[in-house]
Amino acid sequence: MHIGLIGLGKMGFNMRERMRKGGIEVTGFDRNPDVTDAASVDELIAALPTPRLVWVMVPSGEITDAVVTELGEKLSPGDMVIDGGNSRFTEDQKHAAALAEKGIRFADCGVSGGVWGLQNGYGLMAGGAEEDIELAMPVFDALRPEGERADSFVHVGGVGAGHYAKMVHNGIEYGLMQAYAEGYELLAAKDIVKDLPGTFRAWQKGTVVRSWLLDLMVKALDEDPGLASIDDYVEDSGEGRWTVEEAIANAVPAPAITAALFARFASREDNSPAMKMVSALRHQFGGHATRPAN
Ligand SMILES: NC(=O)C1=CN([C@@H]2O[C@H](COP(=O)(O)OP(=O)(O)OC[C@H]3O[C@@H](n4cnc5c(N)ncnc54)[C@H](O)[C@@H]3O)[C@@H](O)[C@H]2O)C=CC1
Ligand SMILES: O=C(CO)[C@H](O)[C@H](O)COP(=O)(O)O
Repeated sequence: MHIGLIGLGKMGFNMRERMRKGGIEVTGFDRNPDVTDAASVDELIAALPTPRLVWVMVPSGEITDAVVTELGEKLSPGDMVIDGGNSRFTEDQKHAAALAEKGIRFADCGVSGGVWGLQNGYGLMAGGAEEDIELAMPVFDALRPEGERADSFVHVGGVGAGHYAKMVHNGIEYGLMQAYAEGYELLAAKDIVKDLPGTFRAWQKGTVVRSWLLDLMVKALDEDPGLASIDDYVEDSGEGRWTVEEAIANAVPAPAITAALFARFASREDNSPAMKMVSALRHQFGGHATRPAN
């Protein structure tokens, strides 16, 4: 099988490598000339046998939209586009409908594994029609971890379902990270547990809270004890917000994920207007002292 792969950044670059190791021929395109195989989308399309299969792995939102639109203009009936980036599931339905008008097939695939996917394989959750998923199966097989397919790949439903599953996966990721991080801060705040890295290391084996994120926490502390080199500002790319929006739309209580999202927003404030107001109100009603601004 020969596939086109657009977007060769932190994810796509390694995915190209893993696909090739898995016996898939890959022609990649990236606007960064240092990593691209093809000089343009046209050249990528010309290199592929029909029906053409093109995997998109670029930032979600406007960039993915532009790439999918361009593919819609340049591919032929029977060809297929897979969006493997972290697109919002509602975008999939829009893209699938626009491509279907031209007879082009579309599937979405949530990809998990980050920059470790090259060595560990990627967890994959695909959405789309049965026959379209079947067509791309050799690529999914190359990307996923070795072992039983059912352990590492799931066809979760129709178009949009793959990204919906990935959205919830990332919402859970927010909550888990926040819980580990709060535990880290509490252990560091009180001078009673003398070996903090050792505690986390011990938790890696056998405990209820062992996990890959815990392993990565131990690694982060090994690399930078105290995390002195890292600022406390935390970005987000959208999946957490969409998870919270979906929780609201479906009246599903999601306090842990929501709090984790809001903690990231709080991390970006040097000076919180809300907390200034809380302090001002305590002063107003109770005469409690405020701390002067510095
Ligand atoms: N980094 C991660 O842990 C994961 C990221 N994702 C998703 O995968 C997608 C890619 O993520 P990353 O590789 O981390 O981002 P990245 O920013 O490292 O790479 C994006 C690549 O796309 C290229 N690009 C941008 N616009 C382009 C265009 N119009 N045509 C061709 N190439 C273009 C850039 O030059 C860059 O190499 C995103 O949707 C992201 O949310 C999904 C799972 C995990
Ligand atoms: O999908 C991922 C991991 O599973 C990406 O790393 C994603 O960017 C994480 O979300 P956020 O940037 O909002 O923290």
